[in-house]
Amino acid sequence: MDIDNGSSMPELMAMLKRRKENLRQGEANRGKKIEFTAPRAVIIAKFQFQPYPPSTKSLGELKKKMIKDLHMELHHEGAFLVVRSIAPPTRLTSIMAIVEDENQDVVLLQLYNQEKETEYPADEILGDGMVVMLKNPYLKTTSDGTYGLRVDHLSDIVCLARHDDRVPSKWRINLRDDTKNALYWKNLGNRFFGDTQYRAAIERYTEALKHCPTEDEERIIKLNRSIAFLKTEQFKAALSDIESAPNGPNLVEKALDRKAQALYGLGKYRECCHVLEEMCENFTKNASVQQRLTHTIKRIKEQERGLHDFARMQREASDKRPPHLDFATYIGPVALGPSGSKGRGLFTTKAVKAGDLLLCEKAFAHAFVDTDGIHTQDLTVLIDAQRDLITVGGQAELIRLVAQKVYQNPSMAATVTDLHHGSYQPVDVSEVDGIPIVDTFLISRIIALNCFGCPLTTLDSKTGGGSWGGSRINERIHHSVGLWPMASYINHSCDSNATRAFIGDFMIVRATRDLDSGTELKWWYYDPGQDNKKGADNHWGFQCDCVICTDDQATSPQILADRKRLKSALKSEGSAAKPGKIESMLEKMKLTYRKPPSEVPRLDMYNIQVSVAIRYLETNQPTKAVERGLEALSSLGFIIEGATMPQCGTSNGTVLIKRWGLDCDNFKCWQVLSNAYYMLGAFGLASQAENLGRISYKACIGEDVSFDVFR
Ligand SMILES: C[S@@+](CC[C@H](N)C(=O)[O-])C[C@H]1O[C@@H](n2cnc3c(N)ncnc32)[C@H](O)[C@@H]1O
Repeated sequence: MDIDNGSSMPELMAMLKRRKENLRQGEANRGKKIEFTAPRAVIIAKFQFQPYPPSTKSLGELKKKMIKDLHMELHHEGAFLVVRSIAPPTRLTSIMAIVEDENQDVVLLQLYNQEKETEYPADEILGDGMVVMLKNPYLKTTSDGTYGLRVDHLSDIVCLARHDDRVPSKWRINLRDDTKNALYWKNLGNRFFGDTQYRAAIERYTEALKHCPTEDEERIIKLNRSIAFLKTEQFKAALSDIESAPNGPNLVEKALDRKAQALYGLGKYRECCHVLEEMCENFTKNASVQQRLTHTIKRIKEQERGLHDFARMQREASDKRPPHLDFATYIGPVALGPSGSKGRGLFTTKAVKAGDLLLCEKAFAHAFVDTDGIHTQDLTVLIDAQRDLITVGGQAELIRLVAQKVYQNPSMAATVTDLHHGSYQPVDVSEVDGIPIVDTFLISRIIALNCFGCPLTTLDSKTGGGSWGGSRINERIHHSVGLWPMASYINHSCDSNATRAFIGDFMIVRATRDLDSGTELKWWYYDPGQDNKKGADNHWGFQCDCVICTDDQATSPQILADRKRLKSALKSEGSAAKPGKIESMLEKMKLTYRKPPSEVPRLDMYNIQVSVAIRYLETNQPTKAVERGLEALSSLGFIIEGATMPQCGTSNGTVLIKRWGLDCDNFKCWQVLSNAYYMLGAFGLASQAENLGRISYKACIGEDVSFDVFR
């Protein structure tokens, strides 16, 4: 939703075409035996490939193969390879190294979706001399006519310590006697930890635990490993180490401290508070604990009551890069439920008012692309030749982030894998040999169907330049992307009743109408004005059946074409056109609708009517500005009473919204109305219009603390 699909760049469309052709050619190689013509040198390769499932078999069930046994373009299911890296690895979009098997046959190996160099250096994963086992090895033709091994699924590669029994004897090193103890490995782990190589440290601590530590050693190793887990955000693993470490009086405070950190990371703020309180009671010297307690109590208020300090969130999002914020997720009065042919949907669990907060959700993963100062051609392009899809921006990075998070935190896997994945058939095994199975292609499909493009903040994207008129280039297309699992259960309808806004990696969902309990939430996946998205061939494969789309279908193509023609004529008239001319064109456009806007909203008319209202306001014609402003809102389906100006005198009655209409940044229209009423001396109406504008602003921007600044 709201991602850049590259359709405005002809060079990307041409690239998609070329990729599809390459894919077809690659298929022609399927099953061919390879000829060993490749040199023992680094081969930089580009690949085309089809999705394939991860291995779900235990290593014990797999049969060993050698490189020469492999066939091109086949996934050798039920087989494994053991290879050794024979040159320093290189990192581009994948980690690449030249590997050999025991026959000294040599091939390029590419590992995708691995951690970033800063998190886990390529040298620690596939450094010269390191040995790895590849499950279901896959030999792929490359675009330069050579071949290479490719691993997409994190669970299809097993890195072996050099002394591991599974390493072929000719490569295996025997441990020296002085390295066969827990202390040696613990110290090695500490060294890596000191160098901020946390993953490498975790592996050494894990090795230490295999070397029969004493109870004291075990406690220290587990507590050390728990901090490394905290650093790599594996909070569940950290908690498990702390809770399973043998008790020891000297380490109680440290253990409690780490336990509190792990619980905080897991979002278990109440439990975290209890631990911090225990620390306050027993270790009063620790001054920072009281501060942490205050901090955690704020999280509880956010998590349980949605009481976020939005001003602070806005400040932090504008200062922090990436804008990943430390606030709690609030799941408001909503619950998952069945939504007929649409699958599952999200429903209100109590009556809510327009503007009410429904969700304030932190992204499961968020790939931030700082577009300030970069050109579109510098952005990552993800091409899916299988499904004719191009995306520009952070989607490739998001796949890597989600795959890594799920791999390192298996307890979180279901949050992602339960999301809608269309017709993709995932494997039904979640773990083998104690290792979580991570299907990268399932994740990629889930992301394609559920991710959201997002601005740094909606405030910035809609009010960029400091005024409401100053929207950025295209405020619905974004290069940063994220996965917000709860929000992604909301289905599409052009006749929406909820809206999303962003502050950093938080999505804020609010009602845009008064809703009864049990109402299904609906919002826009795409701008209903985009004709190319409306049919069943949109990216999600559904045809919207809302009142607007149903009415369009029942309207003759000739009338729809007239409406479209008038719309583009009005657009090309621009802001300099005389309001009278615009008004008469709008009158003609009205005739293209069969039903009143209260039944079928007229999205195509709204923006033009607002701009006419603005023109009247700017030319000191407030009465006309009120008329056009109210007409604009009525085009969105609003039914409003008490807002029209009487023929003479002023009105200060009560404005009653009998029915809320669609949300289209309506706060701009309410602002025009408020100013116009003010000019007419209808101060009561002016202040009511301003209050209604505040509600609309809150729904649109996510908060109203910034309302007074931009008003
Ligand atoms: C992001 S998911 C929404 C949650 C999904 N309904 C589920 O069951 O998990 C998007 C998918 O929901 C379904 N969907 C959403 N809006 C729809 C609509 N208006 N009509 C039909 N299907 C819809 C489509 O299958 C779409 O690919």
